[in-house]
Amino acid sequence: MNSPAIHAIGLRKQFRATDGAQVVAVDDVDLTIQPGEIVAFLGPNGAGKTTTVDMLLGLTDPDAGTIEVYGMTPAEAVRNGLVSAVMQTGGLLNDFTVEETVRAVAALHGRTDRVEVVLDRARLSDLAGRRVEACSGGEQQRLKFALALLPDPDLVILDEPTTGMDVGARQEFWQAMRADAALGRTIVFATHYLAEADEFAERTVLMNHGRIVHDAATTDVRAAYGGRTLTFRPPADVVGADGIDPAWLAQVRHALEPLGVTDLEVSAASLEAAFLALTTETPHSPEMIGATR
Ligand SMILES: Nc1ncnc2c1ncn2[C@@H]1O[C@H](COP(=O)(O)OP(=O)(O)OP(=O)(O)O)[C@@H](O)[C@H]1O
Repeated sequence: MNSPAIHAIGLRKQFRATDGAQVVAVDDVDLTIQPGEIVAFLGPNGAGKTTTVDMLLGLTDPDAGTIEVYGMTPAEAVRNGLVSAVMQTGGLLNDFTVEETVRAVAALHGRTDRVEVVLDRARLSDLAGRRVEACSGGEQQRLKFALALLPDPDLVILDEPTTGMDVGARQEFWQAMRADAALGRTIVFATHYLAEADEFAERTVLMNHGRIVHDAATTDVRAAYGGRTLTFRPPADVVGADGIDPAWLAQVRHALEPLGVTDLEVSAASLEAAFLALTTETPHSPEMIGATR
């Protein structure tokens, strides 16, 4: 298939807030995602991530702009099993077991052949007999992920899939995702967690105030805005019980090389620093708006 997985131009969506004011949730967003890409949508609360995801899935129509998903409307792409989603909300039936849930939805899709494989991909095979209400939040999200995989979609969209999970559950979730992505599926996910974008996405789309403020390889986002961090190990004789000898530290400020510094390490700055640099900018300053691809 030659069409991009997602091709959106000039997307705009506004809502009327309870006080009657217009809120522009998504403001002139252009986005093209190619098959096989893994893309994070990163941004603070209210940045417009969920509204964008909803439009990509055809759950809400844009007020302006166009979206094609594999060359079709989002609704057609969903109907054809090309796209599926793991959303923040959306119920599971508590009385069903994990396997019963998967079998019931598989029957709706006419894909009962995929029950075992999606249980395996979502790392749920050992929990197949557990009732949904006895599953942890993380296990329930993995179950939603398993359901999303039933039609064997080319594109999976996940809206903050790990919200509320503890670190261990998040790791398990992403391990399941990673194993699946390795098979070439296109994955787009919205997240608040910078570490998830950093670890999992090759490309990060940073949103703020409804706009894309940066769109680039995740490593570039970090490098462009995060600066660099320098760490090193001082020689042992200047380190005492009270810390590093202040006189020595003063010398370090002047010149590093002659001081016997070892294990000098230059590491990329954290994505956190990039994120803060980007999202604390004036929201609509023109130099921040242009997407880099
Ligand atoms: N149905 C709605 N009615 C009114 N305003 C809305 C509606 N949906 C979203 N908004 C507003 O649009 C803006 C973008 O919201 P959206 O949920 O897309 O952001 P988000 O980046 O997903 O945020 P979060 O990370 O908190 O989920 C916010 O200001 C939000 O209050």
